[in-house]
Amino acid sequence: MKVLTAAEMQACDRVTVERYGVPSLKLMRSASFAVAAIARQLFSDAHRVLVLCGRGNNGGDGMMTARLLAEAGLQVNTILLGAPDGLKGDAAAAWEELQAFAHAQRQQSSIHLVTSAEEFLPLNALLQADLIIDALVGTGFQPPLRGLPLAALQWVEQGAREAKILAIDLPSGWSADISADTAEGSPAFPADAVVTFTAPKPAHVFGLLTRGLSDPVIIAPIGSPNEAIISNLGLHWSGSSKAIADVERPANSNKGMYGHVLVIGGSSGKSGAPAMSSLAAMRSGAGLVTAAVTPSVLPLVAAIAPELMTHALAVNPDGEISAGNLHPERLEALLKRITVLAIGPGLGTEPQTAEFVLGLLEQSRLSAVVDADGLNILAANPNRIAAIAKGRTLVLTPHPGEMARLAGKKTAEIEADRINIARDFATKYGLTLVLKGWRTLIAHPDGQIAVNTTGNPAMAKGGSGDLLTGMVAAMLAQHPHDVARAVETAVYLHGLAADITVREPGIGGDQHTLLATDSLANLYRAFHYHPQAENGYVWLQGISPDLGS
Ligand SMILES: NC(=O)C1=CN([C@@H]2O[C@H](COP(=O)(O)OP(=O)(O)OC[C@H]3O[C@@H](n4cnc5c(N)ncnc54)[C@H](O)[C@@H]3O)[C@@H](O)[C@H]2O)[C@@H](O)CC1
Ligand SMILES: [K+]
Repeated sequence: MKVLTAAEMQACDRVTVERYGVPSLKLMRSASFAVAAIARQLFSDAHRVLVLCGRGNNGGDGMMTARLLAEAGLQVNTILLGAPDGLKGDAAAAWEELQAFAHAQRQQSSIHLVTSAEEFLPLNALLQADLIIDALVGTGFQPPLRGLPLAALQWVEQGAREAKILAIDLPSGWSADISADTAEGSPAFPADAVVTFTAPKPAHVFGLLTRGLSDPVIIAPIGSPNEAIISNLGLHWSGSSKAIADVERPANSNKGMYGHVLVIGGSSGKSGAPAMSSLAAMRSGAGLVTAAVTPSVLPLVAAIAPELMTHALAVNPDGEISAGNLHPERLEALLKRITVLAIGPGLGTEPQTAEFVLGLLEQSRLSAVVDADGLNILAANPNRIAAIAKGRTLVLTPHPGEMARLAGKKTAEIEADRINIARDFATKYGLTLVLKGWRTLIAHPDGQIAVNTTGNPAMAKGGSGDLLTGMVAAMLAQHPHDVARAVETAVYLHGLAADITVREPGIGGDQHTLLATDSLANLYRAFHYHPQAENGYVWLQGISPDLGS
């Protein structure tokens, strides 16, 4: 699913109307239908609804939603900012319809006009609503929020304590094109859920638009054909790729069809990291997994699961992984029948170890995932990265600190320009770069970027990255010809498993208590989950109630 700028979204709507003959009023109707349906699904206890309508088409969506909810029997009070005289186009039509409906019904719902900030005060009782629908401004908003929409925000903030807030398209005050996690410089409506249409805009994938991290942000298709959804951003959402994990395995499957992952790491005192990577690779569907570690930690790593095979790496007199592992016979034994390398968990960066890792990556053309100390070794030898990346699938999974070392920049510089830095690095070397953090980016060698929307702060702990390394390797092992979707799926499922775990009662059911490996217990539920719910709405953020058990 592509991410579109506000201008591209407007172009999409225009093309849908002009080239595909869908009347714009019909688009608005579909949009409102989705908002009303989602309002009733998410806030099923709400009876009193307040709809705040601006004067553009976002307001028009609100007016139509108000009518739909009133028709469904809810008590709906609608406020229009300004006089109806100047309303144009579809918003004017929506207003006419709402007026006519209210007139005919004469029921408990009401419509109010507010033309100055003082006029909100007599309407204070309306703030006792269970649900407020924010339809003030959408993609037509130019920051910062001002005038009556700003006054409406202040009124709501000081008076509506209990109400849940559902934003149409964007919480008013958020600029659609922003690629930061906050609506910097512009006050914005709080939101407990957001419904947007057709495609996410940058704010939907990069911003934390809602009060809670797991509050829903939902994309509703409203009738634009795929051909009309065009973007030059080169940015898409990782969740769509998860479809590759939904394909049933053929009945006559054998383990050779799903690849053999070799995890390389595990120096003295670091047995946990390769063990976790191996376990995650096994739990993500790899046919076979072998952990190659130093003899000192081998028994501990092997103990993680009886299904895991192990291989003792040669060590130097100090017990460090030695360059002797590059000896042709040793190398041949190490790589026999292996299809994917996962290098780095608990590896160490001693000179001999570095020599082995660089030599291994240069001499073999196997697909490889490199993390942790493997990245630090590459960062210390930047002149060798190009040759290593050439002619193979190479996936690097740095956090911002590791990325800073790889790119020769400061961590703050990475954080300030994640998209460009990730894209430049991936295209320069022809590799896949997973830049971890809030909204992990997956930059592909062709310059396309996927943004991931699963994951939560409970994952900011040791072990998280080790699991991801194993998961990426396992997905590559199973989908060697679909590298982009394999990596995006691993990232998506990794975050989702933690999201599922942290919200449920149990030992990992809290941001503090979650351990990386707790998530593995829910990985099967992440695999079963479809971000596109049965009704066609896509859950970009939050977990739809369709979650399988
Ligand atoms: N065919 C279409 O174009 C469709 C549009 N849709 C809706 O239409 C919206 C876009 O509609 P518009 O292009 O009319 O724009 P909006 O309705 O998003 O915004 C325009 C209004 O916002 C006000 N405004 C802009 N900046 C402001 C600021 N800084 N402070 C206060 N007020 C400000 C303008 O004065 C104007 O009244 C989408 O967000 C979506 O909700 C949907 O109905 C789907 C179909
Ligand atoms: K809005």
